[in-house]
Amino acid sequence: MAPKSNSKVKRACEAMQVFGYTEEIVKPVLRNLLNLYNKNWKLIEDENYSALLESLIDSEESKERQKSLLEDEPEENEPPLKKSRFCSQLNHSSLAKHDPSPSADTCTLELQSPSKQKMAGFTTESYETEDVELKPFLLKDYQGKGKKQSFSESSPVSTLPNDMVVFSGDNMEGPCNPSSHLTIKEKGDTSLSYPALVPKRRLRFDCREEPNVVGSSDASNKGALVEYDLSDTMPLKVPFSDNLPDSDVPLAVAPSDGSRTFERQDLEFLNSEHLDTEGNEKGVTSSSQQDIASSQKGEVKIFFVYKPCSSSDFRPPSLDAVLKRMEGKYIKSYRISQPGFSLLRLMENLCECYLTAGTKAKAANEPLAGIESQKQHPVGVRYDAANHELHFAPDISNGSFKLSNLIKVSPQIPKFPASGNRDIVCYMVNFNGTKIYGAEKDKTKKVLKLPAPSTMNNSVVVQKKDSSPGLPGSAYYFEDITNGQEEHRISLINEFSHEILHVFKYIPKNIIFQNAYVKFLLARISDDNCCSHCSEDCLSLDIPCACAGETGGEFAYTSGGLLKEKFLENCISMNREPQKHGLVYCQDCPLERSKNNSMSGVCKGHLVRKFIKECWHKCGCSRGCGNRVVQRGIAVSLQVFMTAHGKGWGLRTLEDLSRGAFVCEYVGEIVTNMELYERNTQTADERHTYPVLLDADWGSEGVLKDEEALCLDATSYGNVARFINHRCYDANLVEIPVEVETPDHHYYHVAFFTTRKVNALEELTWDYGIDFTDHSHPVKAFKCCCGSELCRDIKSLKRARK
Ligand SMILES: C[S@@+](CC[C@H](N)C(=O)[O-])C[C@H]1O[C@@H](n2cnc3c(N)ncnc32)[C@H](O)[C@@H]1O
Repeated sequence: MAPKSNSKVKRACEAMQVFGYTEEIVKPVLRNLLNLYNKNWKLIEDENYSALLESLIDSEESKERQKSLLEDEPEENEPPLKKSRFCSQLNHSSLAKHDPSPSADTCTLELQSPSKQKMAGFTTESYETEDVELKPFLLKDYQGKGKKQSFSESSPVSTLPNDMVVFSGDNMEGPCNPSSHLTIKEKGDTSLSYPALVPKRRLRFDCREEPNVVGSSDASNKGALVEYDLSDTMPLKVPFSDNLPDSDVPLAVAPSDGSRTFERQDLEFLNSEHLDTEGNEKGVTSSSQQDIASSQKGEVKIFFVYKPCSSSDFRPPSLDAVLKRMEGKYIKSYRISQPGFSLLRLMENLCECYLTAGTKAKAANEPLAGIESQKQHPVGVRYDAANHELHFAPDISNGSFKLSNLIKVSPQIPKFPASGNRDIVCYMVNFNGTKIYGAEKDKTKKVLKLPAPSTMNNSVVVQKKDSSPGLPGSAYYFEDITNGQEEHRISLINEFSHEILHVFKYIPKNIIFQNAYVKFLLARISDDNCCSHCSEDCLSLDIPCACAGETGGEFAYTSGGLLKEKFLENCISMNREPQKHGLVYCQDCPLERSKNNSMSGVCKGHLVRKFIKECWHKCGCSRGCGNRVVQRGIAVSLQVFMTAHGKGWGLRTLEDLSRGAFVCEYVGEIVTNMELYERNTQTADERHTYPVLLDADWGSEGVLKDEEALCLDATSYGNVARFINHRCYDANLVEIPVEVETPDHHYYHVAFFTTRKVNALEELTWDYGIDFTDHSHPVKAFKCCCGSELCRDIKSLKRARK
């Protein structure tokens, strides 16, 4: 067995060598860890020796701290800080003074550091454990690796937070549940309570030299050494004494309006004795607060608060130095390889999250004033048809809609079916959940029909300011139809009718259905087709690189990410006045071929469109290059809404958009025209269809094979663009073909850009380019309700004039 374990040691040392730790440093730490983990190599080898690496880092830090402790050895009779802190927690007068020889009446827990400095209670330091035989200490209701350890009621307790607890021996390692209790007892006395938590530290009880430790009836537990790994815990409500070591600098999150969100007593030196009448810390100068990060508008801040007067040698370090130290540690221990990793950014994000979560939490506790506030407080509803039960989640704004969080409200479901045959499409729960409404849709149907579970999962109801007829003060609302797949959430709202969203699968990128021939081959991208020698941002080059070739040697985008005027103007004109630009006619049109069962029909002509070509993987520029816009995805705030004038769902912007701004790409299944035609004939009664032909370059080639004549169908799989309605002639969006992955123009991206400045809440529209008299067009003919003065649907115009 020995050689096997030797080779394990060797491998561990080699793994640590990468991080600059020599064998001499690694071995003692490894020995400790083996002791601690009861020689369980798996725990040490897991995640590429991360436990070992962390121990090494801790050990280094601990050595440094001990060094400075030794230099600062306290006076003989001076009570050690940690001891008195512990004692004040226990409210145990006999511990108020340090007594090196504990009696039967005194607290029985002792700490032993390598410096042999005795301190009763606990420490937030990490201590060497070399040559110590570790034994399990007692834990009440401790659950480790599925095993439950119970101890007698007589065991005194101390609460631990939801945390990791590392014990040696007897299967005692694993997560500790929030109600786990540490069993520590004063001899002959009652329970002790000291849930002292300090983040990212180890807490260790050393009872080796204490005869009075009562852990269990088993005397062998006397003198045990117990270690808690308190990583990632927050400082909790602990009545700390003011004898806090100066190095314990708590981190606090607070709204910057001055009202602190943490409870002051939670921070040891901010408890009442330390506050003056105005609630400020007594004797704490302004220098005791050091800002770290804040939310964008400064509503929430993270800062260090320290006690400048408590130690003469504590000098607040520069924030840079602290961050550098932390970043170094984190990059090492968590193997963060992202070059741009920034702890500061992480903190800023933390502030933003704090703000968002706080805002939502507040909204959840307030009665609804109107739709605005409700938007931040969507209610999740789920109907269990089998049991005729209704469940709701009071707030799913954080995106979680777990069944376990739902509240069952079945007794309150009204008896809808009693008054006739109704089709309940959605239940609605008002804000406080006391009233529930059923929305009815089709009274002719006999079955109680509910939306498909995938629709119901995050279907929610919001209260409106003005109630609309039929829907008592409510609207149908989805928090995010993308299911988190886009950078920004895209909500959906219906304030006008009972219509709910038909099931479709949201996909952020095109996917091939079956027969379409789409191949992204790096080998097909020639040097003329990419800019492998570029770096950073191609738009900043004096002479545009090869990627501008497609657009006549000039990039299509401005440095501000908008389309250049000339290019945009040309694309708009091509859409509005196709005759001016001339159509090309296929010898053997794939579109006609698909309609006529492989027999060629007469081509109706296709526009030869201008392509944008974006830089891609083979290019040398960065992801932030200005010639990469569409591939970065949706960057504006959008909402799907029920239109008022019979067009069904539509898409609107929630922010002002400049002319030439990219909105979104049309995403769907990549299908051949044959496949599309088959689909359309099979689903003839579908009200809405969502195909877009990829015919921008059909004219430039000879006869296209079926698998090369493609289109995008967003009927079952699609993104938000499937909700963009048609407007004749003066639509505010224009579609432009974009080449990204392949120079082969059979497949390309269809991107929408604004044709003019669009105001927030305006509907976004696009001219489908359909001929309303052509009933064989893939987009099924509809009565146009675009409302444009230039509407091409003559019948619609006539209807409107009547
Ligand atoms: C791509 S979808 C647009 C989203 C669709 N309104 C919905 O509710 O899902 C195209 C369908 O929307 C409807 N539509 C789009 N523009 C319209 C318009 N101007 N007038 C009437 N219906 C329109 C037609 O039924 C068309 O087939």
